[in-house]
Amino acid sequence: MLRARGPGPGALLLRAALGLGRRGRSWQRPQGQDTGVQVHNSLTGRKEPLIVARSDAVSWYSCGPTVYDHAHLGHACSYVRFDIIRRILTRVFGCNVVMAMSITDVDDKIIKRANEMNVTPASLASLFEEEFKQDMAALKVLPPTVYLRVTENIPQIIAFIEGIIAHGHAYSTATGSVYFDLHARGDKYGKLVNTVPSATAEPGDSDKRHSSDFALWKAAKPQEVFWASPWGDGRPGWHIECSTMASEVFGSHLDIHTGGIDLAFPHHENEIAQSEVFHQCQQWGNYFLHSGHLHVKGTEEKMSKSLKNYITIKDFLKTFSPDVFRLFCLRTNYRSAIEYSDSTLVEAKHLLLGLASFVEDARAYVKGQLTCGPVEEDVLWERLTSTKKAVKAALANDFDTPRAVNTILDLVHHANRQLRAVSKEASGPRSPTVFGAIISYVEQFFETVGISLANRQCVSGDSSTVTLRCVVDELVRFRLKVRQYALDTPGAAGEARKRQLQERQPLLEACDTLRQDLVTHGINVKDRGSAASTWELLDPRTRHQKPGDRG
Ligand SMILES: Nc1ncnc2c1ncn2[C@@H]1O[C@H](COP(=O)(O)OP(=O)(O)OP(=O)(O)O)[C@@H](O)[C@H]1O
Ligand SMILES: [Zn+2]
Repeated sequence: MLRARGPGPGALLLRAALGLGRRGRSWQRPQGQDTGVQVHNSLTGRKEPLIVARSDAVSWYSCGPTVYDHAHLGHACSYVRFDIIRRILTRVFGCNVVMAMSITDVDDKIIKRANEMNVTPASLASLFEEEFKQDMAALKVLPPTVYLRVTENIPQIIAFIEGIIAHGHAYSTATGSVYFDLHARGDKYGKLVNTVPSATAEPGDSDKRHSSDFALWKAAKPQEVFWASPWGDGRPGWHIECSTMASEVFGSHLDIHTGGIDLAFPHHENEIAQSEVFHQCQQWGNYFLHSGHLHVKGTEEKMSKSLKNYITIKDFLKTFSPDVFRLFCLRTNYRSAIEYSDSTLVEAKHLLLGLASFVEDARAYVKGQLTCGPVEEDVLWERLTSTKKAVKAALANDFDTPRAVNTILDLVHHANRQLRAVSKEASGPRSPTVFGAIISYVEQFFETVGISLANRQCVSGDSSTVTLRCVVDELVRFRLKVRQYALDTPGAAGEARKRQLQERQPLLEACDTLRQDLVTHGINVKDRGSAASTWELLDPRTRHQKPGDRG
């Protein structure tokens, strides 16, 4: 989707300041089921209650990628942020989302790149579509309910254009192109970003009535891929593909429409114009949500191919885990711009490490492997209850994930403080239930937004992993016995004990060497005093920890 992007934010602000602010005036609050969430709707410029036609089938159309190259972290940012929102809507607010996503597999960029690489546009597009899907899977972005390829919807697009022409809002030209007639739309154009028609001028088109009219069908140029149509050979314009494919799946109304902020104008503005003319309705999409851009730290520009300031998803995932990226995304509101820098990512990585470490310690406490002084149980129960309430309220407030995460971090901080009072001897009453409840809630929250804190040894159900887990269990148990033998000297005292310990020193050293060697295989053994040892798998991209910390 690399077409004319329209004016920058400055120009749009100027229009708003000049009193062209019609945004929101015509918005009608939909009929249906209130999800309990307030969302910032770009159609009104403010938060509105999210009311969907039916919560068991929330219709959501997401503008997908133009597949001509590797996806970068800017794309990742937009899709991960909306994936988080989708998961929250589904798992916290009980909505069943039906998501349709476009794949733009024919377009100027694709044709140009295919020519450069001496391959067909179709094979180039299918290669990068596959890559995009793999990248999304690697980032744990849930696939949409359906992907819709432009090239598989050409007859539907043609029929949609015919419908717009029939309603008197588009015209064909002598050269075989079709344009949307913005004058016919009058002041209904500009619902989304308060813009005026002249702002949409597409350069290089000479046969249109007004410079601001935009292409629905582009007459074929020599050597370009084309389809036959009533207006001659050609291919669809960009905006029409989304209007058509969204309507194919959802008909004349749509609950939610999403994309990066750069898509608001002209792309979404034009989609609205086309769809409302075709369906002859006042309000096609009820809620437009836009995600802020990912910038490289210290620059104004978004991460983008054309600016050559991008990092591919594949390269990124060599260094950081998808969970680190998700946490990085969660720490800002989805609408705000986000600055990429290695240091922010390292910060997210440490935070994740701290969270996982808390969960492991709390689990060890619940199992009786970690002892600590008496716990202020009532305070912890109270904190857990207020955290749950505050987190849900934050999520219901335009998916305020930074606030939700901070509230959870606060809970973890308090719980951790109580666990820190480690004592070698078991003393006083224990409070495993409250820690169990905290672990369960914290894990569940992160699981909801797509981050796994759960001990990775339990995640995979495949039989070889289970076998491997049993082998490591055996190994760690054996090592514990050897260690206990090396440390335990019942009956011996004074010089005799010292000598015995010295004789057994090589056994302790062997245990330490084994522990260090296992780290190279991603297994971290922790000695919890002399009575217990636990282990976990390390993801080298998420975790850098000294082996046996807190032993
Ligand atoms: N730097 C970025 N930050 C956040 N979202 C982005 C960024 N770049 C692209 N997107 C979003 O990713 C989605 C797919 O984008 P699209 O395929 O149009 O990318 P593109 O504009 O071709 O990318 P590029 O500008 O790098 O060439 C859109 O919703 C777009 O808004
Ligand atoms: Zn679109």
